[in-house]
Amino acid sequence: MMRTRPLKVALLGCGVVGSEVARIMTTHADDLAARIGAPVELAGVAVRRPSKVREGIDPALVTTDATALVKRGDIDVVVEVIGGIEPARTLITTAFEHGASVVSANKALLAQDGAALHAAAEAHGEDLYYEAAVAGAIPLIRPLRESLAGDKVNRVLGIVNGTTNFILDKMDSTGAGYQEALDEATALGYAEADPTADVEGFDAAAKAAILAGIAFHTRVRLDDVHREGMTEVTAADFASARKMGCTIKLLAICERARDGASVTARVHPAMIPLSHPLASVRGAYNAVFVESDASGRLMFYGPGAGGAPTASAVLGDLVAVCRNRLNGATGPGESAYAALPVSGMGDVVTRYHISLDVADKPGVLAQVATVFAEHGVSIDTVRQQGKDGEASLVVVTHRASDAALGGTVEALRKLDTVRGVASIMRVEGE
Ligand SMILES: NC(=O)C1=CN([C@@H]2O[C@H](COP(=O)(O)OP(=O)(O)OC[C@H]3O[C@@H](n4cnc5c(N)ncnc54)[C@H](O)[C@@H]3O)[C@@H](O)[C@H]2O)C=CC1
Ligand SMILES: N[C@@H](CC=O)C(=O)O
Ligand code: NA
Repeated sequence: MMRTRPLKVALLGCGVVGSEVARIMTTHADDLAARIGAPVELAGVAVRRPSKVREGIDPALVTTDATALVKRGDIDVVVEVIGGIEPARTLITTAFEHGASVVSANKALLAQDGAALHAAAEAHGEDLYYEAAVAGAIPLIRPLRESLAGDKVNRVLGIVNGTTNFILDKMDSTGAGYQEALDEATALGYAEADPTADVEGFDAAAKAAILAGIAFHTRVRLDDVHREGMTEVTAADFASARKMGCTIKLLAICERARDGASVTARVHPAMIPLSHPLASVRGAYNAVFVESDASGRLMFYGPGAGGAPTASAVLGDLVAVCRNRLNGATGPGESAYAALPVSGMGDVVTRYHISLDVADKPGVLAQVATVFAEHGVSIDTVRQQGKDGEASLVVVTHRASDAALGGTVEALRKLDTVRGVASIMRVEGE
């Protein structure tokens, strides 16, 4: 039966995502009410610039005082789409203290303070949902938290940042320059307020921390995630990748160690074979593989950024939280009982593509091969191209630990015949 008294929603932030949340809440009001069992009312919208015209939003609802809005006491759900650490963190905890549940899209905040926010939600008997924080519209948090709660997840690997995928795709497929592609991604509403978060891998690292925590039932913070951005990926890297039948993607990879005693989480550009499904993820789309004991390999794919796709995930959470509220219940909270240590990058085992500038003279290849052998790194293929007494040597390794590869590269740099290490890139997805 439909409850007539509406559930009241406070929207914090009315930018790319917030404006779409407000639009869908209005246009789909009847369906949302039917699905929830009560009408949902937009009771207030906190903004920074009140004079801006916001189509479809009653100006009487607009306020610049987000704190007063979350303290009102009659708000059922606060939707936080401001972003950043403060004032978002204080607003969320204040919301819990004043009897509201929270839906957030804020991966930066959740990766940094997720444990404390979950504790605050639990202490006040409120929900904290954040499907939009990872991979935009793609249902990923809820499948990991709920559908796979009976399985044992061993690996989560994928593309979780739309902006960088958009840029890399443009660079690869059209030869577009980095800045031109970034400007387009920003104009399309994919990039973070400060796009450094995207291109330097902070956004993907925050998502990796959230995914690893939920997948492995442990706590992983942003600082635990090894992070390399994509700003140093060049046209030459794409050309090398193509010669190997690969492309380059910025990947987030969270793995349980073979002995199950620790986990790793990392974000970095990597070569992947063109035959791998991740190679065909274009534009701002995301795709994530989840590998579990019983389920085997699952793939999640869809729009990873943009106002409407992200709002879809926010609205899904809003419906879930409202349903919980009507049932006098809360959804699953944080599950961190496994308390697994997070290992450093040295323990990660993968393949490497190394491009060296070397002297083009007899014995160099043997010298280089010896250094690899001395560090226990087995070579898969070597390609050499000579020009005017200099040569470029491309070595692709079999699987080796990052520590062994690091030692190899350090020793290579000391060889007189090695003029420089032009690039090192991991090779994934084989
Ligand atoms: N744009 C996207 O594709 C996605 C964004 N997200 C996340 O969603 C959140 C919002 O992102 P966008 O909408 O893209 O950012 P945005 O910058 O377009 O919108 C944020 C809005 O919050 C407002 N704001 C800032 N401080 C405020 C305050 N104290 N009180 C009231 N309003 C305030 C800003 O004026 C701005 O309009 C961020 O956490 C972001 O990481 C998550 C997934 C995808
Ligand atoms: N800036 C982010 C937005 C979604 O999370 C991205 O590009 O993926
Ligand atoms: Na999602």
